[in-house]
Amino acid sequence: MSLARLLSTPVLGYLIVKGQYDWALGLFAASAVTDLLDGFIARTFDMKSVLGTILDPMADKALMATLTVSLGMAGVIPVPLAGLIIGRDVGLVISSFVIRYKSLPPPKTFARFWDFSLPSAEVRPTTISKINTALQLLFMGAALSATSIPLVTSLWATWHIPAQWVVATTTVWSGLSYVFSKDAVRYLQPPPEDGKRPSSNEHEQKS
Ligand SMILES: O=P(O)(O)OC[C@H](O)CO
Repeated sequence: MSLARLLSTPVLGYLIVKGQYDWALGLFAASAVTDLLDGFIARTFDMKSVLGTILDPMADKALMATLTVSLGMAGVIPVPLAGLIIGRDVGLVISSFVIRYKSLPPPKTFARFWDFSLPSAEVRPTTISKINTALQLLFMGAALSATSIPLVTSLWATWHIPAQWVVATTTVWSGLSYVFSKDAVRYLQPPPEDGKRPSSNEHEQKS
């Protein structure tokens, strides 16, 4: 299901850019329902796979980035807000590369950098970043719905400005939370060279 959501995301972006808002809204709704169903099945039947734990957040990120860029391009959401949202994500990606490089035990080679069997650090979403994700998704959903559902169009005319400020605030706040929260980044203890298990599998260090 996550793979299907991932593959449908470029189609969603294309539909928005081409002004096919009804189809885009339908696809967005299908994607949201699939995501909920996916999570429900995984929790209820304890069916979590390694692939699923990678694909699911990847599909969420791709969806959010695609919605932001395409709605910005189509003039449905303000370009400065879209830039802020994408800018925070680009900042997080660059920071994660820096953290990976700093935390990777030597030798720091290109191959080892991308070898995910060598975990070296873990980034934990902060509370405000989870709230921000939910608000951004709600904002994108409302903005898209306002293009084709008359009731939402009139409500959105009143609320879109305050909604933009709320999302801009949580976007900046969540970006800063990764910088200033002590719990956001955890450096993992490097595995011992001789294959012995470490006495505790992780500890926190100051970067
Ligand atoms: O801050 P982000 O964009 O990495 O998002 C965090 C997610 O909400 C985690 O569920």
